[in-house]
Amino acid sequence: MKQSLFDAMASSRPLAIVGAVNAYSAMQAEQAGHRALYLSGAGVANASFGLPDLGITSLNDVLEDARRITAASPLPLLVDVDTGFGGAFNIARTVKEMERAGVAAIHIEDQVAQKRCGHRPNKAIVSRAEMVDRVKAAVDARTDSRFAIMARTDALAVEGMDSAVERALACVEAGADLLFPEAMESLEQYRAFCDAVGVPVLANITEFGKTPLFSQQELAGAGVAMVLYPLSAFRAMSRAAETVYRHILQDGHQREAVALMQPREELYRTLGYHDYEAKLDALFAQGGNHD
Ligand SMILES: C[C@](O)(C(=O)O)[C@H](CC(=O)O)C(=O)O
Ligand SMILES: [Mg+2]
Repeated sequence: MKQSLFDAMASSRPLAIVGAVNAYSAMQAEQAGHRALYLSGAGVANASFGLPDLGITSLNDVLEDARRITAASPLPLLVDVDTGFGGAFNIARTVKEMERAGVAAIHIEDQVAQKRCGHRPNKAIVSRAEMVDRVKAAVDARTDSRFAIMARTDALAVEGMDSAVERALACVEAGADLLFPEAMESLEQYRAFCDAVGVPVLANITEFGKTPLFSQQELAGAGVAMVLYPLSAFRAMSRAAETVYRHILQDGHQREAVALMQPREELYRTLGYHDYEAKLDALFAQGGNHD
């Protein structure tokens, strides 16, 4: 890991953590000035596999995307590992592999393995004891103390606020560094949760869900330490792509959609393309072209 999530949190409060569904998005977020990245479980399922966010993807599916992002950007990466991909030994393996992949933090949740998006109805959660076991397995497997373990609870929608707080406290006792109360509906709920738990709390400000699009200032006022935008760029990219495909089909050309596109020069700037080319030229000048 190049930078820890703890370092990033120390320099920005609240810390905005932005979703990047691939390596290029990670570079764009970094170059825009962001300080922390997120690999969304829904993003891996939707963007990389064309699947819904229902616990269908595996550890290796998520790892592959995580490795591509940590190779492309030094920013700390928080990875959504859903329910940990199995029992205690699987969770331990998840943590070890994520550490090895250069990931800075994971979040693990208390939904049943057949999980759903946290903002959908009819979620089911495991017992508090089972969630505590998940957190213990993750904490015990960690070898780098800079690697952060975030416990997510989906209990608010299923059992209410008291249960969410109780579970969160049990997870902290089991060694969780950070907390993610899913699908909160008001600033008052964030305030009550943050006051009760005593460790840094993340607010998931995903669009079209149960949580209003509170500003970072409002959330900081309620005690929140991190604000997550898991799929914001992906949703915008998807709309842009849909529009381009439609124009090509309907108009017989793409001219109406060019304004939506990133120009070639900006792509090259983001990638550092010209530096690569200059290196290639220098290598050829030294060693000759072997064509
Ligand atoms: C944060 C999340 O777990 C994700 O996978 O990105 C999702 C986001 C979403 O579906 O909007 C969740 O909140 O469950
Ligand atoms: Mg998820």
